[in-house]
Amino acid sequence: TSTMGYIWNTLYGWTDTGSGGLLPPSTDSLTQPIGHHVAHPDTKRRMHELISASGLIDSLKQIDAAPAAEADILRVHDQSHYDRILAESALPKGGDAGDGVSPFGHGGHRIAMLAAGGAIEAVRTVVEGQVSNAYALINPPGHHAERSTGRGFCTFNNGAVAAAYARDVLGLKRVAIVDWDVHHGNGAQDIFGGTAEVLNISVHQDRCFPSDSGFREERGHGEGFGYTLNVPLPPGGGSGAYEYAFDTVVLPAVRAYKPDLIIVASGFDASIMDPLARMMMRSEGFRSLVRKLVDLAAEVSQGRLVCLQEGGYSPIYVPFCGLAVIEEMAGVSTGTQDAYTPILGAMGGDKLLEHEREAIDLASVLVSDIH
Ligand SMILES: Cc1nn(C)c(C)c1/N=N/c1ccc(/C=C/C(=O)NO)cc1
Ligand SMILES: [Zn+2]
Repeated sequence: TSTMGYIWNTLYGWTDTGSGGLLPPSTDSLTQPIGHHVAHPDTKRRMHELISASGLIDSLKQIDAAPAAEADILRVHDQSHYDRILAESALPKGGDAGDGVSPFGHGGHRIAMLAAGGAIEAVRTVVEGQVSNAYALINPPGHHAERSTGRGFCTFNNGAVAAAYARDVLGLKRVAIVDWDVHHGNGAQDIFGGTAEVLNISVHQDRCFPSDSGFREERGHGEGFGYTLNVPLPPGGGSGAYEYAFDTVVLPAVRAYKPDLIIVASGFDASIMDPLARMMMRSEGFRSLVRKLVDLAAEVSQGRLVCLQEGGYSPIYVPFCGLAVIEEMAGVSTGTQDAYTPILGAMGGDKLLEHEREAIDLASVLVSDIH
């Protein structure tokens, strides 16, 4: 078995998220400026530092990200979206991804191209067999970015760019996107909703963000009907709910689809310490989810599994969630214990509750339309 690939670039830690906490500073609404925006890059830089300090990085094959080309972006985004990002990136104070609450600084276009390029590199090295699987710790994230606009801190849809590259350049026929970020993967749904060549599965806290999408009834359209699969979960779910959703919906759906590649939109904002959602996952819960996907990839996609970093806003806890996932993918144990487990484990979330089981059982019937 060959080595696992890992992508990080210093510039991923230099994104400029402005001086707001979530909303921009304003003396009208009295939203004070603050040092760290919820999406401040320090959270992901700290994850990289834990991968390094734990020694895990010595077991990984570091892959250099090259910036994506404009053509790579235009496979999934409109020219107008690309051109606007490029133009606003040249402004002294940068611009916004598209929803007015996703600021980026001067030169942000360059980092966003490097994030999309990192996703492409990870997919290319896995498909070419240079590495067994890969984790791309990229930033800014991508899974909320739609064909014609950025959203929710996402500029270009890194996962969609990588899936389209795998299909159009590497010649793969079927790509499955499994989005375990706590927020709805609306971007891939918007971009690939009309095709069966991408199976897009999102497990997320019901109506958290975007608050008006991610419902079970959203199933794709035309040839793509049935190949968008949404599993909204009630707030408060932990490993009990997530593992049941994976065992009874996600894994059967991917098994039925038999993809050539599995791409994971890997956000850690379902964690119990995250400020932007209300789920209760801990690092060992994420470890268990990726274990399931590593085993499933070995069964259906020749082991081809690529995780792309999405959300995750606890600078304290995201590093431990990321370490657990990458250890599990690499098949390496650094012996690093998640020091927060004793404290966080006492707060609950491990047991599947009846209302969670009911919500998930409503989604499992959707698998029958996947062939
Ligand atoms: C809309 C809107 N309107 N306003 C005023 C605000 C401040 C709005 N955005 N809130 C947000 C934006 C992004 C997220 C999560 C992103 C993520 O991690 N995805 O994976 C959550 C809430
Ligand atoms: Zn998220």
